[in-house]
Amino acid sequence: MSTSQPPTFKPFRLALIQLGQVTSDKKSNLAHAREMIGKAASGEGAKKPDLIVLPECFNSPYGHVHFPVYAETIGYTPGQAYDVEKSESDSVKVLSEAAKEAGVWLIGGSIPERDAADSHKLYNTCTVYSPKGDLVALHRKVHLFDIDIPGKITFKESETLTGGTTINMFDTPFARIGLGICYDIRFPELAMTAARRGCHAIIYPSAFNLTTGPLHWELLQRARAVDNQIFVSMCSPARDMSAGYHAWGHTMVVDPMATVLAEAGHEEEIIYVDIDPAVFHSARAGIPVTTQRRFDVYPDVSSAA
Ligand SMILES: NC(=O)CCC(=O)C(=O)O
Repeated sequence: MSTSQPPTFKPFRLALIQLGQVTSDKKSNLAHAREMIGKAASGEGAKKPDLIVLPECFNSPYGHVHFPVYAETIGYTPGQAYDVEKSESDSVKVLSEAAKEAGVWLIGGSIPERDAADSHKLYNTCTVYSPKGDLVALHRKVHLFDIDIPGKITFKESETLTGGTTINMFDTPFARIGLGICYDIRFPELAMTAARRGCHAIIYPSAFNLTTGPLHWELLQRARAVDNQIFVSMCSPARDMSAGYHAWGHTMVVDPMATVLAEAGHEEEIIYVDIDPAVFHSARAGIPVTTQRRFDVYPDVSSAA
């Protein structure tokens, strides 16, 4: 499938909110997220960011039993205008207002979503807003987090969630940004396809845990970055040992040479990173794997982007 020409990649400033205080009270989760978006937008005394990111499942506790309780109907159809004021989703309204107030692009983490056409179907969904507050993109987690590591962690999103079926990205005046959610990063095909469709960066609202975080969090981001010669970032919630799920934290940004540009600890924190397109271009010029692929040798992989 071909896509339109991406925008020219220009320098931009990214702010990632490693959000804390995710409680059972959705209203207070939303209020806290909004307050932190305002704080991130101020640049905390430095340059204002262009794009702000929240973590996975920021308006609800993370766990399959919680998804049906917290799910909201969004009713977004790609390519069609969406009237935020008429939205049934409180979270969409709050995120839209926060993006508009702050005058920034906003990747609104993820929330449990109820399908507008089939109320039995729930998704783990990321929404994206322009600085005018328009809802411009939506990604439903494609690969559900179903794992079982005996004695360590068992988690089954598919108990209540359905996987998304599309690869999603959005254009800004400074870059084309691809979207994934957490476990999606384990699937190189999704990142590869997004990169081949012109994404300069892929951003994953995420929530790894204390078992897989130390093993694979950094490795996967560096792998996807170097495979595809793009910027990669995962934004985690802060760790809360009183919650049912213990998030790894360590919100991170990696450049196309697989260099870690920034990493948070595990407390609530905002990290800022200046994204430099020169690194993207020099990685691709110096090690031109993006133009050296041998689709004749691996015909199982389509040569079409
Ligand atoms: N929320 C998630 O998808 C967690 C993914 C995860 O921890 C992993 O190891 O993968």
